[in-house]
Amino acid sequence: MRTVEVIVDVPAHQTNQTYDYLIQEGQRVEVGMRVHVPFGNRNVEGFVLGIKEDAQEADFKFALKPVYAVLDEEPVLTHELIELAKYMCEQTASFMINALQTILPAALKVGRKQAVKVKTQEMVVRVIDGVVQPKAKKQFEAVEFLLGQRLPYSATELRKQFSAPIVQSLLQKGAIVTEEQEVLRSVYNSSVYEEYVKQPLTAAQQVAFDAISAGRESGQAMLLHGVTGSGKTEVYMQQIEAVVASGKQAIVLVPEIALTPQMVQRFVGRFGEAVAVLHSRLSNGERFDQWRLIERGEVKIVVGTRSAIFAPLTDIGLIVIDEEHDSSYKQENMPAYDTREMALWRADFHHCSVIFSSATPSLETYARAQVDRYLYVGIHERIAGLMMPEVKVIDMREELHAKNLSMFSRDLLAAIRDRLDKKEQIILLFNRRGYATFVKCRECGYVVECPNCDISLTYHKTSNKLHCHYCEHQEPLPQTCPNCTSPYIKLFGQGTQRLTEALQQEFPDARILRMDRDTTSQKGSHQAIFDTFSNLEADILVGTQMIAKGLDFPNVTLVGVLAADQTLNFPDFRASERAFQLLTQVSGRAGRQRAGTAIIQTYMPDHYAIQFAAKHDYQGFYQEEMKIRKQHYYPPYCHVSSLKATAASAKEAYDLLFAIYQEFKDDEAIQIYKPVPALIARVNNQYTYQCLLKYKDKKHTLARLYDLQQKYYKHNKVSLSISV
Ligand SMILES: Nc1ncnc2c1ncn2[C@@H]1O[C@H](COP(=O)(O)OP(=O)(O)OP(=O)(O)O)[C@@H](O)[C@H]1O
Ligand SMILES: [Zn+2]
Ligand SMILES: [Zn+2]
Repeated sequence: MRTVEVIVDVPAHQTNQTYDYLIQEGQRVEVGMRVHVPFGNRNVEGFVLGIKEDAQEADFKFALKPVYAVLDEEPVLTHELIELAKYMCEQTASFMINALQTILPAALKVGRKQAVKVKTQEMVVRVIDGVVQPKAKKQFEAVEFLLGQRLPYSATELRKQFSAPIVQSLLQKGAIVTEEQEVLRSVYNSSVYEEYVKQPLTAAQQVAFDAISAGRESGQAMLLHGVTGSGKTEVYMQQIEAVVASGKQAIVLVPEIALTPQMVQRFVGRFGEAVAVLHSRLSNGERFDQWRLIERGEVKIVVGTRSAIFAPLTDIGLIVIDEEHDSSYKQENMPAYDTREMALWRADFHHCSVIFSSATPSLETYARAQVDRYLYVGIHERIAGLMMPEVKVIDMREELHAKNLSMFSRDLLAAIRDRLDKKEQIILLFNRRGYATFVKCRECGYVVECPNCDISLTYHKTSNKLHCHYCEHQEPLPQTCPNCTSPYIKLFGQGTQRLTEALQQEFPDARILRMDRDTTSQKGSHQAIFDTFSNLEADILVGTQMIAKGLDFPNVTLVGVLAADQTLNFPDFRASERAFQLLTQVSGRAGRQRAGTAIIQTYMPDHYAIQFAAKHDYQGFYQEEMKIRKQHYYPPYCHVSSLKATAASAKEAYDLLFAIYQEFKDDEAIQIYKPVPALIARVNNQYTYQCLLKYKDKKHTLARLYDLQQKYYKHNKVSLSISV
């Protein structure tokens, strides 16, 4: 008899154990397909992870139940991706079913009934010559035309060209035959992209290119560390060209949806239709079709954000992770996987290389390159002999002394004016969206907070309302203080929206664009903003960190950072590293084709992260930061994980974590800290406590975390989440 091993999707029964079921007569089942099986007294969905061809009844303790139904005609996951799911479970202390669901694209996950439909289109598949006589002039012309086309030809197109009645006559006479054929929704129109011409490499690029070629021979993982504007993209694009020429495929990951328009332009502009694009803004239908294009082997290169690492390619020759240091590569929720680890695993499976590319590599990656775990490939100069941008650090305390109370320092204003006069472009970074950060009463100090979260509300001018950035809550702006009824209730602090307005007041004729979460909530809005700025239809681009990295606008000669300290003041051991990366990256947007300047406004001008960023000194920063990490025992000197407990009552969340703390505190291999409230202790009326774990022995700790997960996932009041 034939049996299958199934991982069942039962929330209250999360184990990594598979269950055996009997395959019935006539059922076609393969590993990687989904099935319906009986579980308890219910019918549940599950994944087939194994098949036993000639199992014996005696092998099983109980009589096996049958597979009710097979849900897929083809496997939705390859063997490789199933193995990857197992690895993901180990790395994140999570459950197999969650890992499988993470890897499977959302489009395939939706239930049977609303499953994404295959899109079809009426196509002319045959043309029969001689049926139509020349005297039926129009019809004859249509047939002549079709005889000169490659079939199948779109019937809709034909109707547009020759009118619907003509096509109808042709069909009635039997001069043409049409058929409904499947079409794949495309996510870009390759004909609108100009060719992205291959550039002869500069000497420095060539050295890097050759080093990478050698590294690829032995399937090594590499760090491509090149200063901003050094042309890293060209180097790895030419590597990909070689990979594709050898018949293999490549994955290129970008950190932000904001960067996909530029990447798609470059890749489609060079490789045309061989490129698939996967990111979070695709519709289910689009994602479904991209996934199937890849599965059918019609795609050579997949470009996308984080989850594109799970693209079902079968013969990968290279994986590139661009802006390797970006925090978006780490998934926040469980399974809290690290895309870089997933990439290394897949590369290992395919015996190919991963290239981690960045101007500001994460400390972990750089440290690995230092001890030769990754091959180090450096490019230390910009394209075309351009200088790195000059960076000026402005001490905002001095502006205050000089009675300048505006958001802009005098130097920045002068520089903006100068660039506007010269018709050069400007990028301004302000890492906070909205209009005003909070509303406060001048008399009693009351700050308007979200009723559901422990966070102040942000005023948005477009809606003229206060918004919570953590839940959906909105409320009107109060006219008097809700606490003391004083009318002196005022907006304080600033965001991108307020900044844009102040800027417009200073420079009434400037064309200003804003890119942040509020202006990019619609599909295609990134592309629209990107195109407008690229086509020189705007002078100033204002935005949050989403504009800080990777973008390549040749006409930008000035970058301003309005509040450099925001990142630095964040209570996280990576705060300095993040600030250094952000400042280096955003400064790097300036002067990519001609000399440029960056102006950084700060209240902490002497902070080492700011100083090293101003000098473009990665090495210097690395050494300083490593000293501090060593002193305080932080990564890369150890691993850290965090445990979060969330519940409707603060006490319950705390009690659970405290119990765990008690369990762990005697483990000599793990250093655990007492539970503390999360940075924002209450979101949507749910309280979160967290505790930090530090350890060297990853295997041991992961095993213990996995046990924790097994023990507490059924807890009906507190949800526990583990981030490794
Ligand atoms: N060999 C070359 N000759 C001429 N121009 C080049 C060459 N290589 C790259 N460029 C151009 O140089 C510019 C910068 O390249 P690119 O955007 O790849 O930089 P990068 O190293 O990725 O920088 P960042 O880390 O800031 O994103 C681009 O406009 C690119 O087209
Ligand atoms: Zn008040
Ligand atoms: Zn809220």
